[in-house]
Amino acid sequence: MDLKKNGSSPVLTDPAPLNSSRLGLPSNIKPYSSAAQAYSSGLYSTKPRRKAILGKLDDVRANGWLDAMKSSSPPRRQPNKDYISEPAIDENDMAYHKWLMSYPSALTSFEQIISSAKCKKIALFLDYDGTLSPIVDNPDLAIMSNAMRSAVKHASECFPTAIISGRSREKVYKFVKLTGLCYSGSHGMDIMCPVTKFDSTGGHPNCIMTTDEQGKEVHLFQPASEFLPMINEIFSSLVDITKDIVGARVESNKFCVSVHYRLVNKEVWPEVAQRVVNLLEDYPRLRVTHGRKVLEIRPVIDWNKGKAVEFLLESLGLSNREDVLSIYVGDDRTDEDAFEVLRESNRGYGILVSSIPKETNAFYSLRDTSEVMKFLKSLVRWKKLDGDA
Ligand SMILES: O=P(O)(O)OC[C@H]1O[C@H](O[C@H]2O[C@H](CO)[C@@H](O)[C@H](O)[C@H]2O)[C@H](O)[C@@H](O)[C@@H]1O
Repeated sequence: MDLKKNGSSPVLTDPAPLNSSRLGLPSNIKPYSSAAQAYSSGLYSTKPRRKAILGKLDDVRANGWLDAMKSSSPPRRQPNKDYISEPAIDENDMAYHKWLMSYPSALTSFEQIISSAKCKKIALFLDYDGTLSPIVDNPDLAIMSNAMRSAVKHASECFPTAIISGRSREKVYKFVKLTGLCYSGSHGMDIMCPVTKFDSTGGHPNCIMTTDEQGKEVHLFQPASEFLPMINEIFSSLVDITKDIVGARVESNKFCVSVHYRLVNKEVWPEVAQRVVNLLEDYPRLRVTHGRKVLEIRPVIDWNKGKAVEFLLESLGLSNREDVLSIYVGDDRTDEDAFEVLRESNRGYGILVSSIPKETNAFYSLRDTSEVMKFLKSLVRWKKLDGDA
């Protein structure tokens, strides 16, 4: 990575593809993910950053943050006024249909999916925002519909099921309100799941046995617990430095913090990014990932939703088994780590929820949350009819 002069202040430029050594990461700490590298420009170094390197808004632009912020969530599509009288050929639709050839709909490919699940046990992993509840402006109002809740409930009665969210575990549980599932909050950094007799996670450091709200024995795994004071501190600072930015909102997700800019005027996005960058200069053990109109500040540890899937499979006694097919449904960049784990280990399928073409490690796609619900219902129907999954 070169230091170049941009006007009077130096900026970081990125001429070569990113890899761990270029980022100066110890081998046990990987950058966010290979998929994430395509979206960001490697601000995740564990080395203390030189102060004043990122001192201008131009620097935020130069580091690809703005591009990542602009592409972080598809704009809502306007209904086509002319559609009824003259169905125009929509370029976006054409691009989407072309993309579907590489990432077919999990609904139209349902037979294919279940044929690979024959005589296997399906394990289901579900992201929350944008997957089980549609994206809305106010994160507190991302309520799951009763119909979706019922679909998830029935699915969880047929298959071991885990919800894996960037939200705090407590918050996502309040939204989902179903017992008998595993919950993983803070992008996999806070996992609670029932103790099973096959469970082999007990040996993990930071994994303790405790009881849940209903008094049931559970395993609680919090690999970033030492970061809690730091996260609380940065949460307060982020609230403070964004309080004058109209529409900005900071959300505590226990082991990570979200800075939402969905409701911030686009002109001000660079300012939001710059303030976050400046603050993070003092926190080399924290990094930022880009979600859907949200900057997610999280500990630099070798843990993500992909690792959480592996942990959960172990916990459910389903890891390293030929007779298990994992299905992970998610819409966001952080879900790519889980898609990648399944793709690389050949242990199942990622399904990306997206209505626009996106680069992804998933195998299949679903257009929106209503298609996710249809897919869950189809799985349950198949399980009840077929019974050998
Ligand atoms: O892993 P997830 O469950 O997908 O969580 C990722 C982030 O989801 C939430 O933000 C997103 O959904 C909000 C409600 O629809 C929307 O307003 C926001 O723009 C989206 O980014 C959550 O509020 C974040 O804290 C999570 O990091």
